[in-house]
Amino acid sequence: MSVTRTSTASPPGGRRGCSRLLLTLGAMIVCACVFFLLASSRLGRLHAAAAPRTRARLAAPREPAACARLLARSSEVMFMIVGGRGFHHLRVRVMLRTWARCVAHVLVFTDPSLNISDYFSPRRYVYLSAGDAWRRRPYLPMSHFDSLAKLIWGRGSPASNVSWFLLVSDRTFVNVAALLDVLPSLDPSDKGYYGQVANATHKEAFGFHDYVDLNTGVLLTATLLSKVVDPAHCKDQKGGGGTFDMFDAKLGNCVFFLNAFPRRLAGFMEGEPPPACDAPGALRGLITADGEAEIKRIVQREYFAVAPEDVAIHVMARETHLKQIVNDCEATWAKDIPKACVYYHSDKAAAAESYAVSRGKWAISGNVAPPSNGSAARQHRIAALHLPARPDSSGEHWTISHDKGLSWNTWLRCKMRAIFLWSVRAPWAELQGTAWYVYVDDDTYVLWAPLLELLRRHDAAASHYFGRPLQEEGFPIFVGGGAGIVLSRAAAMRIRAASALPECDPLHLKWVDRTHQGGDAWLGDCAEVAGVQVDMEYGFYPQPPVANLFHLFKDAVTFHGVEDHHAMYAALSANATGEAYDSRCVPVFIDHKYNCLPHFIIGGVPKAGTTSLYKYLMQHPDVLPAVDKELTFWGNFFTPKRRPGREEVMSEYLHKFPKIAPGDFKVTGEATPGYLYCSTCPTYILKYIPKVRFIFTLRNPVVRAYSEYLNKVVDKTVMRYLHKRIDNKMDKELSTFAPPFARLTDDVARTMESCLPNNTYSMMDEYSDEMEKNHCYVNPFVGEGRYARYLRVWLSVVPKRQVLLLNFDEWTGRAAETMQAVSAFLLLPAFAYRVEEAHNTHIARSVHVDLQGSTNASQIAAESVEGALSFATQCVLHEFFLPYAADLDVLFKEFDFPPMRWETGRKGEMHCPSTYRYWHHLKGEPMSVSRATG
Ligand SMILES: Nc1ncnc2c1ncn2[C@@H]1O[C@H](COP(=O)(O)OS(=O)(=O)O)[C@@H](OP(=O)(O)O)[C@H]1O
Repeated sequence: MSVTRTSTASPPGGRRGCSRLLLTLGAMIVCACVFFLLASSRLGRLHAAAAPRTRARLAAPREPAACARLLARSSEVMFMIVGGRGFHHLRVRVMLRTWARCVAHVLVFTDPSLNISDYFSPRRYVYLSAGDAWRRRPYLPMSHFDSLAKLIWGRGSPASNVSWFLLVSDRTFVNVAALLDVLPSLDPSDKGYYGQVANATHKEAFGFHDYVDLNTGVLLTATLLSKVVDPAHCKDQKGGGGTFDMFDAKLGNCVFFLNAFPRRLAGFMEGEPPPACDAPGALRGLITADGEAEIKRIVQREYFAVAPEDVAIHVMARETHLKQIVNDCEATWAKDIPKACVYYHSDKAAAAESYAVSRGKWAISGNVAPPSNGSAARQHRIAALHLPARPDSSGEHWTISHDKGLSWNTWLRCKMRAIFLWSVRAPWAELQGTAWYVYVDDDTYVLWAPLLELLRRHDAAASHYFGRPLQEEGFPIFVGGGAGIVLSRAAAMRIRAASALPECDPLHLKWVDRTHQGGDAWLGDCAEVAGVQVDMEYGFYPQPPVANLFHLFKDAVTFHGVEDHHAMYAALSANATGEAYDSRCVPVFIDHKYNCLPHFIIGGVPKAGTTSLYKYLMQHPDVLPAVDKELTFWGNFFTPKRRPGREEVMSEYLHKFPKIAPGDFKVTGEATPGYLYCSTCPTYILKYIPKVRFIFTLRNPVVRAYSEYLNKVVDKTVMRYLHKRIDNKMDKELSTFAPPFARLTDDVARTMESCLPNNTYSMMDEYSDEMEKNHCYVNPFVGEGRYARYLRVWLSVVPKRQVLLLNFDEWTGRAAETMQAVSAFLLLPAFAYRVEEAHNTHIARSVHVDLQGSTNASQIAAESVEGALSFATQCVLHEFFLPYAADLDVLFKEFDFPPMRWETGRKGEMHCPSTYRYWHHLKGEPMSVSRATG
């Protein structure tokens, strides 16, 4: 990385000018060092753009007087322009000439070919982050930010004092003065994250939290950015969910796990830059005539002339159903495209058959039949390919997949190569003038008009290669095939020239460890050999819009994974804004369909009525059960630090829920009371199910402990070692022998005598040698009742609107009423639940969702567990839980939840002694155990 200090000319003013010059030199030396360091690292190489050649060139004319004030005022803000979306060089130049002309710090993530030296000026800094890194990772992953940190906060950096960062795309127009007016009302020492919240829910929801949209500007405090750029904080989000190019979404995820949330700020608006260039406020009058002309060209999107016949779309048709594919495409998206522009590719046998079936209506490439010259033959054009035999003959489309193994990959690579070479050798006359080569799958829907519009923003004589970039850490990116691959003529010719090289042999796997090895990867590898790099463009969607919500995909050029082209055509023609769509649904594309992610999780605590809650909810007509009540997927007592990955979530967890489409108006969820004790659960659950709602029901911890003990004794599932943990592994051994509860309580009393609440640990706490040494272990029955210790992690991570806390005693007393509140929390329509039956009682166990055992709730009261607990035992436990109850009070106060208090120290008329008998150390001490962590 290198920083180009924009000014080497001394501003007027003697010693100040000198010291400024020295500072400049210092900064340049430091930056040269940073450059050297980064150049030697594999990731995040940022090169300087063309260095200014002469000093004279640096001394650009002084800015208009109107700039001076803005320059002075804007010194605490760094404006960061993230490139892409075609016309990049132009857009950046226009920005630097217009709104960004009068800001003190502007950083451009740009193409190395962009020479912006004309915009250097003596009174501001223009930083460039360009070169290889931008080309190879144009979507700016979090790893890029790591390098950025070194640039900004490196010693001597003139930007080290900025308090605010405004990230914008190269299509954003900033009213600098208006922004500067807003800043004084915001706190720069806060983890501020401002702008307009994007709606990604319907794009690719999986793993996205609310995030601020880059196109309308992302405003961050330096306080927050300094945390974001620290790889220790955000590296988990690098590979995150969703598309690889949704940089702003990934930033949002990272920010979320730093406990900051998007805050709406007025004035961050959507829309094109004003065509008439009469930007409001301070910008007026600053736009040059040149700038104005360029903006107009951009707005009118008519830069490069592209005639429809300059574009050739190649459909990679599957071998089966070729006729249907051709007919479907021709009746839908290809309808308005000049016929000769769409070509279908299939193997020789399928092509010959289709030719015969069409009775000569379809033209077939010369290796099957001589090209027909009848006009009807121009209807559909089928290119017959010479391909190796398919690895097997079970030709269903979805079995063709890059993860099917080497033989399939090889076949797919051969197929892509055959299609590519056929297309660029231009065997048919009309192909010879191709300026743009587009390759799509047969389940890809092409939006012809937006595609043309997009291509017009690029010069076909320059090398361009875009679509939906695919990234795997450590490998070069390439354009994924499904949503379409676009090559300019120049790029295609370069790849064609390289295709004879051994590195472009489809049998030669250059990146053996890479997951994606199919046809698109072959093209990517060969493009790399040819020096053709991936450009950043948007609008290539890997799946269709959920429920036809087209208005959320305004920039769409293609949709992949479209099963029914006719339905899509009808919806688009009707200008549909969406089928009936359940707003509770967060859709994720699985098995070629949108399915709603689970909507709720009952996360705790054991023996607090979680089974009843779950089963009551299942009565609601909108709620469908998971395969069982407790999925224990995310972690529990035994796996408090589990970290499931995306693949596991997709293949294991989500399959345990019923498939619910966004138009079904149903929700689903699960109830695993052990989640409360899993410290990684909140983070990992939210990483993959960001909008899920959590319910925790808490029970008087003394009674809860005894209830769990009784149930485990009946079930013969008591832990073998209740008084200690065996080494640092969880003790999962069960015993048919259970010590009397009073003996376990004596152990607890002994622990209290020599330990402090903070140092008391149990099965689900993180193991430490010190804990072991201190003999401060308590059995899990009481250990699980130290709620605040575990709940704190949840409340810190999960947004409050997604949490419902229930008090067992209260809600079981008013179960019908509580269920209405639960319904409202889960956004379910009102429903009259039947709550007379209590589930999973110590009298009738029925924890599984398909077991019907239940007890009349009034019978539970008569045979209460509490009644069977001796007063002496109760008082020991009462004392044990006192400090933890105080801690729970503190926690609830901090997060603004009403307190939960249980009468643990009373049995009828009898009261436990009010002073500490066992917690000797706590006598006279405040009771809160204060922020203990599990
Ligand atoms: N409606 C109603 N009224 C009163 N009490 C009720 C009700 N529903 C469940 N329960 C009591 O909740 C206890 C079971 O809780 P869980 O289902 O969460 O247990 S588990 O952890 O899933 O095994 C279990 O407590 P114990 O009887 O003490 O074992 C149930 O009796």
